[in-house]
Amino acid sequence: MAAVTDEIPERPLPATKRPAAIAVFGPPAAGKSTLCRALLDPARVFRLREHVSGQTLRATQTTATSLGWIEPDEVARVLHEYFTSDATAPDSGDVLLDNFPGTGDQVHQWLSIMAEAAPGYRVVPVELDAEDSVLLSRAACRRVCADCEPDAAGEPRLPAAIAKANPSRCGDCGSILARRPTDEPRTLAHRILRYRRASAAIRIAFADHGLPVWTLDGSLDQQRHRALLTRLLTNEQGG
Ligand SMILES: Nc1ncnc2c1ncn2[C@@H]1O[C@H](COP(=O)(O)OP(=O)(O)O)[C@@H](O)[C@H]1O
Repeated sequence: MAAVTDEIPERPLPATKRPAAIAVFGPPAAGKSTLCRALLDPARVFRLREHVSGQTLRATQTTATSLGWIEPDEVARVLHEYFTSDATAPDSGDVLLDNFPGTGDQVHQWLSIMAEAAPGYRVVPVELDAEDSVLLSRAACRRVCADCEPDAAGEPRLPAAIAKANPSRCGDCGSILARRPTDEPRTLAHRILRYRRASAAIRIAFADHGLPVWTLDGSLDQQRHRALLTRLLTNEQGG
């Protein structure tokens, strides 16, 4: 594993660029969605839950006692459809996968789909991790907006802009903000534990395919995250 730091040399852009499919994974509240949103147009960010039905989402809902997980066949269907759609033709540019893959098995599944359906992409795995204390304090502050984020299961996930004048309201639409039920401390603790149990298998699975995982320090501020990931992608472009 290599860390994404300023030590990565800056290289000039190569004449031809293969688009990257960048998998950003890590524990809950590390800042994955924030980073993905800051880097690319929303249309270039893949989130599994945005491609499955409300019925599937409700059936796999995460609660304090059960951590929902979408069936492998459904995951395969969604990945295949996404990476063979016009939106992901290699000349459309880089794609970010926000919070995917979540297990070692999903790494193998995704990479075999990429080899068949989207061989023009190079895969760049990036783990955004932080100490539990950082995750807990970020989750405690995270608010979501049901009006700005339509969700098939009525469970918005993405961090909303908080109004400066009134922190209980959305900075974009003025609606009252809510906490994510999955940020409730007991559920959050389960989700962090699930991630910690899965993370070694994710790294090993990428290594099995000859793909080193880059690690990015989640405790850094958003501007640093953005600058470091941009630097990594520029550096890797010839790869
Ligand atoms: N680099 C950062 N520094 C400080 N706060 C952050 C940073 N990245 C994200 N946040 C905040 O932390 C919370 C969790 O971020 P989010 O992107 O939703 O995490 P994830 O997608 O990993 O669950 C949000 O409220 C977000 O505004």
